[in-house]
Amino acid sequence: MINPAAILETRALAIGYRSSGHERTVAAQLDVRLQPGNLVCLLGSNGAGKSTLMRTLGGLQPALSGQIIIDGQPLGALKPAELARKLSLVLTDRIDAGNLTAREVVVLGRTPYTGWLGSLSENDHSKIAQSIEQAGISPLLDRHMHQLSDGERQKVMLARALAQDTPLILLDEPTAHLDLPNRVEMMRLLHTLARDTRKAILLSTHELDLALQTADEVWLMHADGTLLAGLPEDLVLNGSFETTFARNGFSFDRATGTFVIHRPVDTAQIYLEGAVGPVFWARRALEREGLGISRYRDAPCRISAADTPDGFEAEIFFENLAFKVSSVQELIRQIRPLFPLR
Ligand SMILES: Nc1ncnc2c1ncn2[C@@H]1O[C@H](COP(=O)(O)OP(=O)(O)OP(=O)(O)O)[C@@H](O)[C@H]1O
Repeated sequence: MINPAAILETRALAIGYRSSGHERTVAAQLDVRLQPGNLVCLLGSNGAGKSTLMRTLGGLQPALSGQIIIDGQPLGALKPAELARKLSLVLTDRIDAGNLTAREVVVLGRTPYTGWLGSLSENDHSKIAQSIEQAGISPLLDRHMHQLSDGERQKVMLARALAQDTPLILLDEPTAHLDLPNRVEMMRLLHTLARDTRKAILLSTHELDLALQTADEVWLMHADGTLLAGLPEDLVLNGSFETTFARNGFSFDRATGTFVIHRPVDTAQIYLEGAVGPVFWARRALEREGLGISRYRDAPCRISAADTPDGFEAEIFFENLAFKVSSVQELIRQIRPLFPLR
């Protein structure tokens, strides 16, 4: 198989910190490749080294050893102006745009092409307008950065990176301050952007669910300083996700791609059958109540759940009783007295 040229590649890269003769390695032996057109999500627990890797790849802090190759050239060999045309970096916690307006910040994204005092060409104007549109920040343009919310500032910084129009975009936790619809929208936009413009996008995130849905590849950083790269589905199926995020009290469920909180559960007394959605949500509510779900249809209680225009209905069969409920709340209310000794 032909392996297309990577826009970013690391060879035996070690990242970390050096101060007064002391070296602290955060991760080592990193050999990764990022291809044009791909969206890669960098995942890992707190302190695993995601920001350190982002800053090192972006040239903001030196590598401890190894190589970073950008568009075929070692990172260290690129002059700042060359690097700014190849790579844009958005660091969430470092948004310090002084007293600039959102529009001025986005316009600054064109600096690598215009110079500090350069005037904007037709092409610059069109790139700026497109970036503003894509990031959805038109209503914010005349506001000063310090007058914006964290989430709004984050979107402006994305627009600036888009205006910079580099083949490689690195974003450190771009969804950190966004609400759910905006998080989904941001990931969708980045995914589409990678596909449509052949940009390579690397973002770090704690949004495992969104990453699983949108990433072409996931880079999983472990606390032991190693990094595992692969298709999200493969990393789920081979257990890497579970290992990385394992904690007492909850686990990653491969079947649903979600985290499951362990609660003391009663011996399995209830058999659940019916439509997929109603069964999934009924199961959640029952397990929260400490009621175990049986794999056997002859369990003491059987619940048959169905989709309705209002969302949910179920029939409960217990000993010689059968009764209907029309919400999960009602289901729980009816089930509780049947298993009082839990
Ligand atoms: N300036 C620094 N000097 C020394 N060690 C540092 C420095 N900054 C971070 N570290 C350490 O490096 C490790 C990686 O930190 P980093 O911020 O890269 O993790 P992260 O994966 O981005 O974490 P989070 O998810 O919490 O943002 C941590 O152990 C952290 O304590």
